[in-house]
Amino acid sequence: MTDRSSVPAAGTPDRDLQAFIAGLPKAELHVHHVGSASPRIVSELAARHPDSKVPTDPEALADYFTFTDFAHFIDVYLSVVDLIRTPEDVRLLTYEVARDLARQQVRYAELTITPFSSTRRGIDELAFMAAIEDARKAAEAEFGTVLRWCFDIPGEAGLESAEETARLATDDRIRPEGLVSFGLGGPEIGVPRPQFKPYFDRAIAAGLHSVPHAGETTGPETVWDALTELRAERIGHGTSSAQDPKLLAHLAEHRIALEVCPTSNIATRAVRTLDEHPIKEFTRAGVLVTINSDDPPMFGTDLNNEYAVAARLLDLDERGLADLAKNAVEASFLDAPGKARIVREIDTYTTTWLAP
Ligand SMILES: O=C(O)c1cccc(C(=O)CC[C@H]2O[C@@H](n3cnc4c(=O)[nH]cnc43)[C@H](O)[C@@H]2O)c1
Ligand SMILES: [Zn+2]
Repeated sequence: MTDRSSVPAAGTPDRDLQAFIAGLPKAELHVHHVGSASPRIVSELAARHPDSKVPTDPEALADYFTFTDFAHFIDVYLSVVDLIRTPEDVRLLTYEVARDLARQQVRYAELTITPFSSTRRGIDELAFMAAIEDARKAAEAEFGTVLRWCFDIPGEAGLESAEETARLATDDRIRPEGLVSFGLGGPEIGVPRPQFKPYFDRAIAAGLHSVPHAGETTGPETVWDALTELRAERIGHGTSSAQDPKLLAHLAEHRIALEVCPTSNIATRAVRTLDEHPIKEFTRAGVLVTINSDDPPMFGTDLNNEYAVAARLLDLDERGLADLAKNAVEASFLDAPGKARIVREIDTYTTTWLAP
């Protein structure tokens, strides 16, 4: 087995708690489309495209998915993006991601998609939208998992990528029915958030919610920029918010959720060790914390493992875990009846589990 010692193994609280997590109905708010490609799908695509440097062998793949820093992670991420070349690749990937989520009892997920990366590689924009929508509808009918989309700007690719993402997200003839939000991803260093304000303004005017990544690899000032310039309603990661008590108080007061992805932060070396992760400071300050998986196969994790990690770091029992799951429902962009349905399911599941 390849050494993945930089990535924590399962939170391993106890077997019962793990079984509870496995069956707990959940919502996932921060998970990337290409970053969710299973090792099987990546191997299959890599075998189809021998010109790629992505290994076909799952053992070698685990090694390939061991990152020296955030920049290295983005390089590897883009090599997997390069494998997705046809609308059928897009449809298959999306459908399989939904299947993996359903297996973990995820009832609702907001999947971050970077359409610019696909259209610039030559996939037709309407065929791309048709592929994700077809997979979304099939997944809902077959697995009962509701998918929604967040289109993100890959900030390091410049304002051309921002313009293209805003166009695809706001043109009524192109934007897909499942689109609910607008994001900003990729490296933060050297990519100031305020330059993206006009694009977020357009997306918000078109009815989309604002959910940029911020404070993953830079300080709390980036989170402030995301709030004030991009009118963020949730923050992707927001890890460095812990360095600024005023920011924590602001997030708590305005119920602006943090999309916390603990294993991701260790795998990309944004945080040194799990025990140094600031999640406890967030909950202590009253911030609405949601637990997410980011790019699960690339980080050797899944959403259930992230809940197990959170249980260990926050010393949670079943009720505490159910509250975390409800946080994600509250912070989601699902409609009120949809939220109420999942909350009821979480409550029924927890009561039944704890009944003598
Ligand atoms: O597609 C391109 O051609 C391209 C050119 C230059 C830069 C980029 C990117 O920066 C793409 C970044 C890509 O990474 C995704 N992602 C996945 N996980 C994370 C994360 O933890 N933090 C930030 N970004 C992440 C993001 O959605 C972008 O698609 C692309
Ligand atoms: Zn992310």
